[in-house]
Amino acid sequence: MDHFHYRDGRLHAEDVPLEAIAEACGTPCFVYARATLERHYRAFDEALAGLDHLVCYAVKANGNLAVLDVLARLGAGFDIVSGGELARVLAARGDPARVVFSGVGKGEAEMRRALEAGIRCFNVESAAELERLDRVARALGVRAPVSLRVNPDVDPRTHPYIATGLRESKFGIPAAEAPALYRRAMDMAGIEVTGIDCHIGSQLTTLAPFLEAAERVLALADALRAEGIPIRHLDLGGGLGIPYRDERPPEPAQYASALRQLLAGRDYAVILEPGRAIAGNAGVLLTRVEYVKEQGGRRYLIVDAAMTELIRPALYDAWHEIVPVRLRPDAEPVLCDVAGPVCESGDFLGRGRRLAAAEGDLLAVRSAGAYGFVMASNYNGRPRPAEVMVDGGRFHVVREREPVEALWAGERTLPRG
Ligand SMILES: Cc1ncc(COP(=O)(O)O)c(C=O)c1O
Ligand SMILES: N[C@@H](CCCC[NH3+])C(=O)O
Repeated sequence: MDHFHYRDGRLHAEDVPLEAIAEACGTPCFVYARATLERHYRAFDEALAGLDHLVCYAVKANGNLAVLDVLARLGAGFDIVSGGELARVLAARGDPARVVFSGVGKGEAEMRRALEAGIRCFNVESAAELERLDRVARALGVRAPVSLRVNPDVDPRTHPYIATGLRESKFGIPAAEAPALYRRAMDMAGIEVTGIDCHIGSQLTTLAPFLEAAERVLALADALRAEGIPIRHLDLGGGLGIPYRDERPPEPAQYASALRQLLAGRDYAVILEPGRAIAGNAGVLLTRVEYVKEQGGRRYLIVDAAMTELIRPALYDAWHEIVPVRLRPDAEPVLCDVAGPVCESGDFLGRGRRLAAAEGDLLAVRSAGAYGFVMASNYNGRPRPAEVMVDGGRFHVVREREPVEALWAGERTLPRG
């Protein structure tokens, strides 16, 4: 569900016609709906009401400061994977005490910064990381709150590039090795064990893998508690999918009610780290048709957005709905490939789409609020696009289009002579 809808044949974000945004900000540009972000966050928060819980929005999905600010004001926590994401959360006045830090490659400086900020928990992914964190924390004279990220070896049945909980994946610690590592952690002066963590993958469209993983993590947590290791929270990661096309992923309420049953009679706090489910359908990518080109029996709409703004189709062969911003009731839709200006044959936003579009028309690529702008690049010398947030009847430019000079910021030529 989102707040993008047609009125009088024109696509609106809440009450704002997207044509007005394109006019004011140019294209390509991302448009986010505050109301959708809020509704999706609340769906998780309310579904877990009554349980001691924290919804830590995964900043990697969309780290725009305005997005983080909207969520921070609702009391959200944040799941970060780098010092850069921590800096963003702090810049958006997110509460460091509600931040969990995931990721397989945390550097010392990142650990130090997170300890100084006073984050809620480090999700530690290896023995070497645990040792490093212990050392960094002792040097600062503090104890680092820690969960071990265990790898429950569950097949999430999603795209292989975004499955993370398999035995052979680079993430986490094999569940069988976790107890020994927890025992070691208990003896470390710079470590305070507080929880256990897992994350099995992204864009999951069924509950079964989540529950399988949760059961395994819970069994492990119970066993650890039984030997006196103080597991206070279970962090079950993110990964709940969204409907891009005809997927019917479970609602947060269904997920939460299954979790409640699983946790009945236990007093673990629960942390979830949803990213896509909060931001994905809260955004569209606006683009204009530059050329219509017939070639080799195909009709191409060459648009001004590309894999540089939305890499998901090129990277995962992902499907995003592409719709006209102004309906043309009298034109016959025809099969088109929607491709960008980048010099790669893989640079497409959608193939084989029925669209009635002509040069100059605006299109909206839907479900682009997560893993869109954050994965944007400057390939082919393309500045990153503007981001706009619609809030009630108004829109705000929450990030200007990157100025072309930013393309060479920090670069220099060799000295002459
Ligand atoms: C550790 C961790 N937490 C949370 C997320 C967020 O995932 P999603 O956007 O699928 O909810 C990810 C990304 O898959 C992740 O790696
Ligand atoms: N970037 C991926 C999701 C990655 C999840 C990160 N752990 C996507 O667009 O679907």
